[in-house]
Amino acid sequence: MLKTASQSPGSLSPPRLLTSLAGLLRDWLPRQRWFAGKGRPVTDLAVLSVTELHPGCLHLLIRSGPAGPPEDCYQLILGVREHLPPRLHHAVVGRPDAGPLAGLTVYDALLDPWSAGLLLERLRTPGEMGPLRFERDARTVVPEGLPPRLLDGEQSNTSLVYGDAFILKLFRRVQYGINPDLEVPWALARVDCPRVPAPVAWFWTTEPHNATLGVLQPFLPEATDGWTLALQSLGRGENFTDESYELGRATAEVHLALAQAFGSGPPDPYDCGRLAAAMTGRLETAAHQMPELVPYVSRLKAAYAAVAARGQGRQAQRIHGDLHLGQVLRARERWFIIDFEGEPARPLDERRRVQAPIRDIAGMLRSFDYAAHSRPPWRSEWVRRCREAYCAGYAAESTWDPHAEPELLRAYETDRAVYEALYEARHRPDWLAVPMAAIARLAEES
Ligand SMILES: Nc1ncnc2c1ncn2[C@@H]1O[C@H](COP(=O)(O)OP(=O)(O)O)[C@@H](O)[C@H]1O
Ligand SMILES: O=P(O)(O)O[C@H]1O[C@H](CO)[C@@H](O[C@H]2O[C@H](CO)[C@@H](O)[C@H](O)[C@H]2O)[C@H](O)[C@H]1O
Repeated sequence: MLKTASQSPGSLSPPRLLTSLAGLLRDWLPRQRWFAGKGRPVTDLAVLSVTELHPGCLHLLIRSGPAGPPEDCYQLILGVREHLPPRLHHAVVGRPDAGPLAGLTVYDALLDPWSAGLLLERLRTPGEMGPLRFERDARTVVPEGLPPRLLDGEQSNTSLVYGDAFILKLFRRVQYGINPDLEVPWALARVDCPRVPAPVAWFWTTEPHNATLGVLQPFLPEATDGWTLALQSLGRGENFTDESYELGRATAEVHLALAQAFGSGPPDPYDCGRLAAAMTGRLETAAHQMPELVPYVSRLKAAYAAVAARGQGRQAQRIHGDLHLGQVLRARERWFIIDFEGEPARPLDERRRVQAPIRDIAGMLRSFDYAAHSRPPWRSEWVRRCREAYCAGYAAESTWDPHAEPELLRAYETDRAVYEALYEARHRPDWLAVPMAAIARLAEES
């Protein structure tokens, strides 16, 4: 094992490290699912902070693109070794030919069980390490030596499961401030909301600004996510109505708990116009980047007029912000809701604002449509029944039926479909046809 900074203090200063890593990262970053700058050359790389987690393992915050808000920053945990064992060959980032790491092999240390194990050890023992701060809820015991495994799946971040008891989510794209995926589950735990796993430990950085970097929470080992269950139901030609109804109830329960934890209030009537303008602005920005949206723009704008005319729903409060079938887990015959980060592409302050709960409902309704599109033939009846049941379940728990506001729902669904089109174009171009089909349909109905 190579000794890095501890062997030669100061040799791993950010600018020196960049001379080793810049070339490698230009190739490696665009291949990572979580890298948001896909399709553009990686320029202006900077190392913002470097901390040696243990000899041969570096924690880095890097910036891609120009300095100054909004900055595109990422968290990397890189291992450095003279020789990499064959079992870690898939983790290689590259071999720098310049700077302090010249001639060594740099690799993604999260794929190395040894480094992943030490990270858990760090979280078990709160304290400081350079700019990094490790904290935990002293009421939960995290046993020593739980074996780590990397979760492989469709993810915007990177998650490690420890001994099927805990899951650590490491935020890859780092924004300054507290991440709602720590803030919200923590607050919900304080109002005894049983639908959301409570944070057990977390870590954050003070440099270059305060930012949450990772959250450990209990792992639900027997859980299946809603996306998998919906696809199974489609594959078997079954309905998904009972599950959708229960999911509607779970969503309403979490909305009530969010209102209790953070407060709620009537939407500011002057906000309605601003919200419609924001939706229109997002559509125009997206159409600027995606010419395939242009033919639909004028008809979709009509859907937003409903928001300006009718207000933004019954109340404004904290919401989930990116609710879909991949964010709900079925375990012990109950639905749990995870991942309160919000839509990763939006700025953090926007994601932490109070919003209309109907936004979450629109996200889940869009998700039924996604599932149906990914298992042909298209089963419109399956989607219709899921939508009805979900809204009925929501209404049963909250005494408000989202179906009572069809124009508002259509506006939020349109806004969500536009987000999805941009997301898929950037991250999963093969999926683009799914939101585009919805956009064509929504434009037709406007
Ligand atoms: N508490 C948990 N118990 C079981 N599985 C979980 C838990 N939290 C997350 N997962 C699994 O990890 C996946 C990714 O988690 P998520 O928070 O959605 O990360 P990302 O923001 O990277 O998409 C989920 O789809 C789910 O399968
Ligand atoms: O990774 P996150 O869960 O934070 O969310 C992002 O990625 C999702 C895809 O993994 C994306 O969701 C879209 O695809 C899902 C199926 O894979 C579907 O359930 C969702 O309805 C659809 O929006 C999500 O939009 C994005 O923020």
